[in-house]
Amino acid sequence: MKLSFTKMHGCGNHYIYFNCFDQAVPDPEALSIRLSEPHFGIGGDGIILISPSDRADAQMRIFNADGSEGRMCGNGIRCVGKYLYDNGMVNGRTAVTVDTLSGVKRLELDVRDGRVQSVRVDMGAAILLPRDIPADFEGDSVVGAPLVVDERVYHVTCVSMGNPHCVIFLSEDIDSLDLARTGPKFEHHPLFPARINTEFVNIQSDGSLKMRVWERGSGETWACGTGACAVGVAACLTGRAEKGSDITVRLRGGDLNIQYTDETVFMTGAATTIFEGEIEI
Ligand SMILES: N[C@H](CCC[C@H](N)C(=O)O)C(=O)O
Repeated sequence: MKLSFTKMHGCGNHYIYFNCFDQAVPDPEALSIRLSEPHFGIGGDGIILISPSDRADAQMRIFNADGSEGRMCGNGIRCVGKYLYDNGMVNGRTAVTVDTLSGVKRLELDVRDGRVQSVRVDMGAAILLPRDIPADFEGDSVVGAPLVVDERVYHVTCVSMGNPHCVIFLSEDIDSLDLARTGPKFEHHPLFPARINTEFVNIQSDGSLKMRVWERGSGETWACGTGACAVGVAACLTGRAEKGSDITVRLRGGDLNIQYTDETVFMTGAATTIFEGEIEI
């Protein structure tokens, strides 16, 4: 069978998008493994299905490159908002809603000259209770807690944005880290029963937060939207940023703006269509 797809990215976090309003995608887990592979497939950090929803403009499901399903995707949801607008699926509205496994999210599309320039997403409240992350730590939150990986003590702050994150602030240059070695040891650490997305952060001299990420199910990606939210929240919780302020998170593929308030977390950033195509599966 032939499927049409759209390749899109948010800050270099690239996925293969399928419009399931007019086509059915069989076995998305296996398809994500096959198509994410760049040599024999299309290449990407996973696939994203855009389907009808009875409680939002569309439903988004995200599958990582290893076939596992994520419960939320910040870079992906911005691209879904852009896709819906560009394909006339929201009648030109710039306020749209997308249903996810972590609830319905509200998006504001910044449209100039008929093109979506950036998207602001209300990502919902940060989840800090360890059992809800999940992370097997004592207490009501995990802020600067010691965690031993490879006989080294890291101080971690854990946040869920619907999906689990472990944030680590380092003084050493994160560009020197061997993430291919260290990332999987965090991802599969026994204290994270659902695995974990891990963000390694340097505070820049201008106060921005430079990060690299090892994603659960996809390895190192060039950006992680939910991860950038978790980094902004962790920076506030550890006194490295001020709640309510505009926080710039600098990722390998671009910048995201994060605002952590008492009620919710806002994420603003670009969304880009790379190409469209068809594939025989
Ligand atoms: N790997 C993540 C899903 C993708 C999240 C990320 N790409 C984003 O932009 O938020 C997980 O399994 O929780």
